[in-house]
Amino acid sequence: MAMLDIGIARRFGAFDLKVEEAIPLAGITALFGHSGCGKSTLLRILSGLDREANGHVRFDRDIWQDSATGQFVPTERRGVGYVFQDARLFDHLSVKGNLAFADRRSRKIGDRPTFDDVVDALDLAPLLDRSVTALSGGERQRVAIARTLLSRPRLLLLDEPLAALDGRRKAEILPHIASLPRRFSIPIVYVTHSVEEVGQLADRMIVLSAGCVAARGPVEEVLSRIDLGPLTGRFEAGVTLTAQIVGHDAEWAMTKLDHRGQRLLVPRIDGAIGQMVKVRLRARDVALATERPSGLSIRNVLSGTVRQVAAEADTAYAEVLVDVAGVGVRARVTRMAVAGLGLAEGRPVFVLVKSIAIDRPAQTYRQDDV
Ligand SMILES: Nc1ncnc2c1ncn2[C@@H]1O[C@H](COP(=O)(O)OP(=O)(O)OP(=O)(O)O)[C@@H](O)[C@H]1O
Repeated sequence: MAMLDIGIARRFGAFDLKVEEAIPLAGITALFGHSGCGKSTLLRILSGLDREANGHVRFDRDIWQDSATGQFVPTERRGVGYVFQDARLFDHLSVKGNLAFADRRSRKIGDRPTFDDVVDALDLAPLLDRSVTALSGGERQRVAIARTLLSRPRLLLLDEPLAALDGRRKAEILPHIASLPRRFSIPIVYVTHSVEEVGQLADRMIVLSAGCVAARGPVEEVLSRIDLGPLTGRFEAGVTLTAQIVGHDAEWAMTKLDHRGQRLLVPRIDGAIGQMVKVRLRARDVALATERPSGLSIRNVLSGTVRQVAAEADTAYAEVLVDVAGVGVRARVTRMAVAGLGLAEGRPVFVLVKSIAIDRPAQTYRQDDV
């Protein structure tokens, strides 16, 4: 597979960014980390906005920069689309005017994706005649992403595009972003400090900490690593499971999912039977039992085996990693519960999750896409 190959060092005073990384040019790669860890600095380097960085960046077979040879391809010749936190639109133009501007300018690069494809992917048809000053934050971001796609980039860089939006607006826009790599065969590097967005959107993630890569890999794998501790969040820590829709229950407005032979019940998801969905389980919403409970309002009971226990010396809590059919599920429970239940590696347990604690999925797939 073609790669974005990065070997870069950049210093600002006491801050040192050092990244050696090969990012597959497919799907969504999240660049994740706390504020100030260097995410935007790296994105600026990839887009050609920072000439001072030492080292190299190669996009497939193209050398974008190499300080050893002095090569440097400027931004406008990299074929990179960059979307910032705040949608930078032309306020004197309508939505259609903003999109048409980008469309006309990039005609010589090609005619794919078409204007109509992009409008459809971001559901902008009802907004085309509106002034961009009359849009909500989420709508503005959809227009900004569409406009960038119409510049026909080879790589899309999104720098916290949802940071300024509330939960509802985020939920509206996430499925649109999730669909872009498959629909337009465009790889995305997505900067965020939200574990939730990573879990719902990304295929792979790179965790940056103080300018260095602390972890990398498929999202499911990295988010289930309890050794990363606060780097992947305490309150927000959790894992993502890929499950298949196996039924809808109209009476109770619930959807039944199959996760590797075990059932999950979630509030109704719009998706056809057979479709795959990603659901996120936050560690703090998972409880553990050593016997199958009865007489409980919790509907989701998965069986598994404790793989790892990490007690936090400075808090009342411990993180327990449970193997559920080969997938790691994290539970944040008290150290007292760990001691009381005798939770230790190899111990069979039941994982309990309230259905409302399962984050709504952002994307559905056909099974052959997964
Ligand atoms: N042009 C600059 N001049 C001096 N210092 C800079 C410059 N750009 C970034 N820095 C410093 O580099 C470090 C990394 O900044 P960067 O913006 O890459 O972090 P980030 O992970 O994107 O943070 P956030 O999530 O808050 O946007 C910070 O300490 C920042 O102050």
